[in-house]
Amino acid sequence: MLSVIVRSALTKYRGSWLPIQAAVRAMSSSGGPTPPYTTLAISHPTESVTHVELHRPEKRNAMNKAFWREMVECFNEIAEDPDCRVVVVSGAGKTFTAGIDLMDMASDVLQPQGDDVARISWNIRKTIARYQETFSVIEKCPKPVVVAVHGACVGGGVDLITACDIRLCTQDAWFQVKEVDIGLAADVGTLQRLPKVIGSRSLVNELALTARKLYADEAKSSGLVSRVFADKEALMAGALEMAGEIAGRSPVAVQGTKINLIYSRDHSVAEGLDYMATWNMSMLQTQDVMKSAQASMEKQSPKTIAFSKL
Ligand SMILES: CC/C=C\C=C\CC(=O)SCCNC(=O)CCNC(=O)[C@H](O)C(C)(C)COP(=O)(O)OP(=O)(O)OC[C@H]1O[C@@H](n2cnc3c(N)ncnc32)[C@H](O)[C@@H]1OP(=O)(O)O
Repeated sequence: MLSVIVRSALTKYRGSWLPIQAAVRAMSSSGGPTPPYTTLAISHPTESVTHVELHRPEKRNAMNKAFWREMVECFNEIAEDPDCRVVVVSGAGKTFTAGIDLMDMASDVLQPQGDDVARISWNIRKTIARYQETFSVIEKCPKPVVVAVHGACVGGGVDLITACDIRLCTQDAWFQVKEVDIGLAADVGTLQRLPKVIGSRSLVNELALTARKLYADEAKSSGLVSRVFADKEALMAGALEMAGEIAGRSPVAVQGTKINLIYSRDHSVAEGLDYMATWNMSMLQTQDVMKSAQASMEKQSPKTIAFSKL
């Protein structure tokens, strides 16, 4: 099975395998986190693609307080960056992420400040809302986000990936909605987004209520991920190839597609259609439509078109 996956990845990418390999090497963050970040390494492996790597490998990319803050800063910056059209998120080291940093969460979540129950509760609520924003920024970012998971993706990791637009993983990946095991109901996105990602409500309930591990093959068959790769190198090459496909298309079309897909997920068909009509009454006026249609008539890839920055 593995060799089939590797062969198909190599066959598919044969034309561009060498440049992609070089770009994958460029994605590796041997230099550590990128200042001012202390938990994230940011790179630009190919044109218009931003790579965000969770970078605390010695702690299995456990999400400490700095991480919860830095993701918001990072994605707010990416949202405004006209040179970025698509984002790839991955994890450094042995595994994608071990979820919340259990050593670091105590002060924020378990020892809340406040003079009485009302004030303590008020502060806890604010903290939870702040943590939720760490992954909601991914969804609010108009640039599509491809997440590449290898090894463990635990607790907060599932919250993170369900806010991404495309999920890919390695054959050795596993996913765990771990929160009930540590005595809490997941509160930063999994319970809200996972049911919209996986078709089976029963499977969602099972995973969230039992904290059992979901391995790559079942992640694929259930729809949590759309592709499984043999190993991390093939995964990163696949993620980069996909990011390149997206980045090569009109940013007006791509970002409008992301925003409308998310809007439609959360609204009725009638509301979604209405929003779409309002959206495209201005966006259809872009020069990108004419340029893309012309390239299509000439049997040219949209990747040959120089689109204006957005
Ligand atoms: C408001 C609330 C918001 C969010 C809430 C989110 C909830 C969650 O995320 S629940 C999930 C919590 N996470 C876990 O329970 C996972 C714990 N870790 C593991 O199970 C394993 O580490 C592993 C991920 C399966 C990886 O195993 P392995 O490769 O064997 O590494 P280890 O030797 O276990 O760990 C290496 C190193 O990392 C430290 N570490 C691992 N996980 C965490 C963590 N979650 N928090 C803090 N530190 C972690 C571990 O202690 C080791 O450190 P050393 O200094 O080397 O001892």
